Amino acid sequence: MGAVTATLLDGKATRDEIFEDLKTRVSALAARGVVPGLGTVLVGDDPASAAYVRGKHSDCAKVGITSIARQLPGDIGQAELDATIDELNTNPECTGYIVQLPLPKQLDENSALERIDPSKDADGLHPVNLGRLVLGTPAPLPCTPRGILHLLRRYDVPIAGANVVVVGRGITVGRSIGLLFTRRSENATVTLCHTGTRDLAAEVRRADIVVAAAGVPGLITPEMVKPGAAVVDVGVSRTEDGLRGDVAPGVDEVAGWLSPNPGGVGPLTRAFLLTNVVERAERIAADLASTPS
Ligand SMILES: Nc1nc2c(c(=O)[nH]1)N[C@@H](CN(C=O)c1ccc(C(=O)N[C@@H](CCC(=O)O)C(=O)O)cc1)CN2
Repeated sequence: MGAVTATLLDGKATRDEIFEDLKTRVSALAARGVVPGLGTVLVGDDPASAAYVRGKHSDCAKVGITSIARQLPGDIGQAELDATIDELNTNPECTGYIVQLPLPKQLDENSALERIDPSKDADGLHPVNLGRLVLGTPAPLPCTPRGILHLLRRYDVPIAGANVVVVGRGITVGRSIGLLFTRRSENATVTLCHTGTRDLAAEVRRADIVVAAAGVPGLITPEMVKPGAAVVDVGVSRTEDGLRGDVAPGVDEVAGWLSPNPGGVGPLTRAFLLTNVVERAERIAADLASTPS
């Protein structure tokens, strides 16, 4: 084994910094009579999804956000899911909410995401909000991409002018992160790779920043990484050996920075979910203050 060269990007420490800031902002909101509330819709009993949702509510308790949990059986039809979404759309205690993904196969994920009131879309995955991201107008940003950018900035990874290679075209990361990296404020150049990419190794090798979000254990090997590059491991798979990321062992001996998995981007996904909820509550408080009584 060679020596580790990479600086590890510590997602938990960075999350704790964000939580400290959120606690202060939630207290300031309370003084103005506004209490942020996060809703979650969990369908079925997938243990991983249930654990992620529990984690979101335990984060809420840490920063003073109200939790509104909706749990539905795994065999429901679209109409029952729609009814729960409609209820949260009109629930005044719910400032923002998410539908936990993936949904059971009989349900239409895109239709569920579209039904969410865009102003309550805490995941930033509603088509209106993704469209606003394309237009460059303010919108809640998707949580994992926002977390990745925050983590890279926090550790001074150069982004402007960087060649970024994203591996994976899923809705929560791959498809939206290019929109963030190519904003004028970031100015990176992005290549989005997927299962149809002809020579993945060649694409990854020329990247200054690699975002691995394919959900294929050990996909990114040390030989594929340019020495000194930043590698962000987002994908997660449950294997017989436990949780495995998309990045193979040994990459930390080639990379300049490594966001590990676990302990990298995951905690920030949760932190930016709460940030989106608090930001919505701050907009509500500002609207109340500017409305004549
Ligand atoms: N509606 C959504 N569904 C899903 C999202 C999402 O952002 N919105 N992302 C993932 C799951 N997810 C949040 O929902 C999530 C996954 C992982 C983590 C995390 O903190 N992981 C830890 C490790 C946890 C473990 O040991 O199991 C880490 O990386 O350190 C947070 C959130 C799919 N669905």
